[in-house]
Formats: sequence, structure tokens, C-alpha cells
Amino acid sequence: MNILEEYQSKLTSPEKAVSVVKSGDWVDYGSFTGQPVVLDKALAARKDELEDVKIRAVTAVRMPEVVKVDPEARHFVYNNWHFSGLDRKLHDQGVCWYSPILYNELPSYYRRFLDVDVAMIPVAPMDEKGFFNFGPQVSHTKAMLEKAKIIILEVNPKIPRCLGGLEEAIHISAVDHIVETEWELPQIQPVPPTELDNRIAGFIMPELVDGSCIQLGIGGMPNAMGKIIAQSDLKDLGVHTEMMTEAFVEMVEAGRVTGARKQIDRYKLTYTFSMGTQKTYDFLHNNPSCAIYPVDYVNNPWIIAKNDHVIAINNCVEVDLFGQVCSESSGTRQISGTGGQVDFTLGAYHSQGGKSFICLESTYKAKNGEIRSRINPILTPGAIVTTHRAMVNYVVTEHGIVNLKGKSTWERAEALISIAHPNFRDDLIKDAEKMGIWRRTAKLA
Ligand SMILES: CC(=O)SCCNC(=O)CCNC(=O)[C@H](O)C(C)(C)COP(=O)(O)OP(=O)(O)OC[C@H]1O[C@@H](n2cnc3c(N)ncnc32)[C@H](O)[C@@H]1OP(=O)(O)O
Ligand SMILES: CCCC(=O)O
Repeated sequence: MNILEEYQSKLTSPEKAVSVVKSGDWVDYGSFTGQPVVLDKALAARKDELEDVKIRAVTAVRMPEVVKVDPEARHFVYNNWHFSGLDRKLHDQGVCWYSPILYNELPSYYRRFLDVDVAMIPVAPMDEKGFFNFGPQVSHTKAMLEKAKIIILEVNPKIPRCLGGLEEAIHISAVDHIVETEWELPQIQPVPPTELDNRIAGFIMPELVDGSCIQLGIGGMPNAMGKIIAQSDLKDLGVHTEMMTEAFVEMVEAGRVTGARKQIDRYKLTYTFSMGTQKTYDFLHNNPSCAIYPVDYVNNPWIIAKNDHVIAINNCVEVDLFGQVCSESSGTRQISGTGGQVDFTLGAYHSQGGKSFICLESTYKAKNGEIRSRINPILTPGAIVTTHRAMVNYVVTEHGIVNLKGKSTWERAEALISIAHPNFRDDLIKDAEKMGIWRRTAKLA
């Protein structure tokens, strides 16, 4: 059988394809923009025949039908490796469960510990050699498919073909069922930078040099930073980032990025997934200047550190006076996930000339309208420590930038209080005194 005959023999309807799912199965969905659509709908339609089907997903970009049809999670149990705003709301409603990760390790969880009964992923159309490209969702996809007993592809011509260094495609011979569909990729609009974002970025910009290799994390602030870099006069920047966004496309268009000074993947923009607008997806499609790799390559701290002058810019929710960083929860309420923050914080620090930045606005307006400090004596009870205090390098607010590496507890408290909002500094000093991490002679800058 040639590959076209093999394709035809595996082509089926969504309803027939999902008939392979049994009660009790573990079913993996694709990640980010690679969330299945017609297969999800067909599986949801089987609700009444199925019990205890456990789904794994990452960062849902549209409401999963399996959750919509089963608001009490009696038939489908929806687990997620990293929450989007939508997943956060589903978690609040008790129909979505977070699974903790160090993102660089996720492929190893599949290879070492996890069972996958059925995998369902959207892919680009088959090429002339019989390969289906995963599009902008390489992440842990290949490891997950290696463990899948049954693989169903949702082929969509709108999915960009993302050229890769490794594990970016699957051959028809490894696939069980194929369904054809056509839907637009979700458009994730960048959040416009706020005045505070610009002030925070203003503290980071002097730390960048020509040839810096950039990672931008998820959230409004890193995106603002990307825009400011695009408008700078920096030269020969490199890109080695977990998530490819429109900010990087703007940097390329502005002539800031060549990758010429990278030590690995020279001249390439390296990434593991993308969420952006059509402009980003058009940029990625068949673009040999970009290389998508699995996350155990992109986020491996020792790979990250191979490039010099790595700059990692990430966001957080709150920091305590010891320097512990929470980036994923508000107390016990899961907001997002650990994702790649630890990976890039470690990797950047170990890069020659590298630096990592944890950014936060100094205050936060709570839902009841109260203005609260994000720099607190201790983390909100139940908050998850995302980045360990000893890993943290620079912390930046709109009031300044401090380096915590090598600092004692009293120096950390002093440094962090110096960048807290002025309205909260006196109380923070009193708390630091009670906690035994303040020196009588300490002075704020
Ligand atoms: C993709 C990469 O390369 S990322 C690599 C690094 N990965 C990470 O850093 C993962 C962890 N970080 C994150 O997930 C994000 O950066 C975040 C959550 C810290 C910030 O993301 P943003 O999109 O800027 O957050 P945003 O301001 O929209 O807030 C998200 C939610 O947290 C809530 N929140 C934010 N700050 C606080 C706070 N201090 N206290 C309580 N709740 C808070 C918001 O109210 C919002 O909840 P809602 O949707 O119910 O209103
Ligand atoms: C899945 C990881 C996303 C992030 O690192 O924020």
C-alpha cells in the first residue's frame, strides 16, 4: 500500500474514530492551539455511554465539549497541565483539575509513568513523504504519542507547518485513524502594555546587550517587554523561548533578531509552542528561520544555558520577603501553572552573562476593590511556591529592580521592601522585624 492508499484506509468520520474510547480510558488531547475540535464534539456526544473517561489537556483555548456536556464531571474528568483563563474558571466550577509539572520534564512523565489509551491531536495535512506536522504544539506531543495505544489525527489545512529540529511530525504508518476538518486557529490577541509594564520594562532594558538571547514568559508584562525590545536599537538578538508570540515577530520585523551570536541553533528562533494571532501563524508556516523542538530540549535548563547572555523575563502573582515566588495560585486557587518558569530561571542564570527577571506590579486590585501589596511578609496561606527563593535572580516592580542572588534573609527583605509600593513599606518593615529578618540599622534606598 502506498501512503495515499494508507491515508484512505485510515480516513473515517469523527463518530467512528471516537468509538474506540472505552469507560475508564485515559484520553490525551493536543495542547494549546492544538485542542481537537470535531473529535472533542464526537466524544462529548457519547457521554451517556461512558463513565470515568479521564482527559489530559494543556491550556484550553476554547470550551472543551466534554466539559460542557457534563457539568458535574460524572462521565469525563478533565485534567490540565497548565491553566488558561478558561481552565481557571472551569477549575473554580469544580470541573477541571490541575496536574503539577516542571515543564521541561513533561515528556519524561509520559515516557516513564503515564498510560495513554487514546490520543487525539490536530495536525497539518500529510506531506509527500507521509508525515503530518504537529503545527505549533510540539511540546510533549511525540512522547505522549509514543505511549498512546490508539492515535487519531484531526487533519486541518489551516494548521501552519512548523519546521522543527526534532519530534515535530508523525508518519502515517504510526497512525490509527484520520478525520478531516477545517477550522481557524484561535487568535490570541496580545495584551497592550500598561504604563506600569513600560516602567518595569524600563528597569530591564539596560540589562540587555547586543546578542542577548531572549525568552518571554506568558502574561501581559513579558509581551510589553517584547514590544519595547522591538523599538530599541539592540542588534543580533537571539530567540530561545518556550512560547512563540507576536512580540517576537515584531522584533524580527524591526530587524532586532538575527540569532547570529547564538551558541546553539544559530540563526534560528527556537521554541516549543506558539499561541498568537494569524500574523504569528503565517510567520511560522514553512519558515526555515524558526525551529520548533520538544519541550525537554527547549526548556532543559542545561540546553538553555548553552547560549550566552540568555535573558528570561517572567511574570508572577506575589513574592514574600524571603524571595519565594508564587506565579500560579492565589492562595489555594490555581490560576495557571508552574509551566517553564523554573526551567528558564535556572537556565538563564547558568548561561554565560545570563540573567532572569521575575516581574510584578507592586500592587493588585482584589475583586472587592481593595488595593493589596504583591510583596508580602509571607505568601498568602495555601499559595504555591513556583520558584524557590534560592533560584530567584532579579525581581522587578515599577519601583525598581533588585538582585536576590547571594543575599541573606535581611538583605532580601530590605531589597524587596525597597521595590514594594511606598504605601506598604512601613508595615512590611514591622512584619520583617517580627519575623527576625530585619536589621536595626537597615535603611531603604
Ligand atoms: C510561556 C512561557 O514561556 S512561560 C514560562 C514561564 N511560565 C510562567 O511564568 C508560568 C506562571 N506565570 C503565569 O501563568 C502568568 O505569568 C501569571 C498568571 C503570573 C500572570 O499572567 P497574566 O495573564 O498577566 O495575569 P492576569 O493579570 O490576567 O491574572 C490572571 C488571574 O490571576 C489573578 N491574579 C493576578 N494577580 C493576583 C494576585 N496578586 N492575587 C490574587 N489573584 C491574582 C487575576 O485576578 C486573574 O484571575 P481572573 O481570571 O479570575 O480575573
Ligand atoms: C505549559 C506551560 C506554559 C507556561 O510555561 O507558562
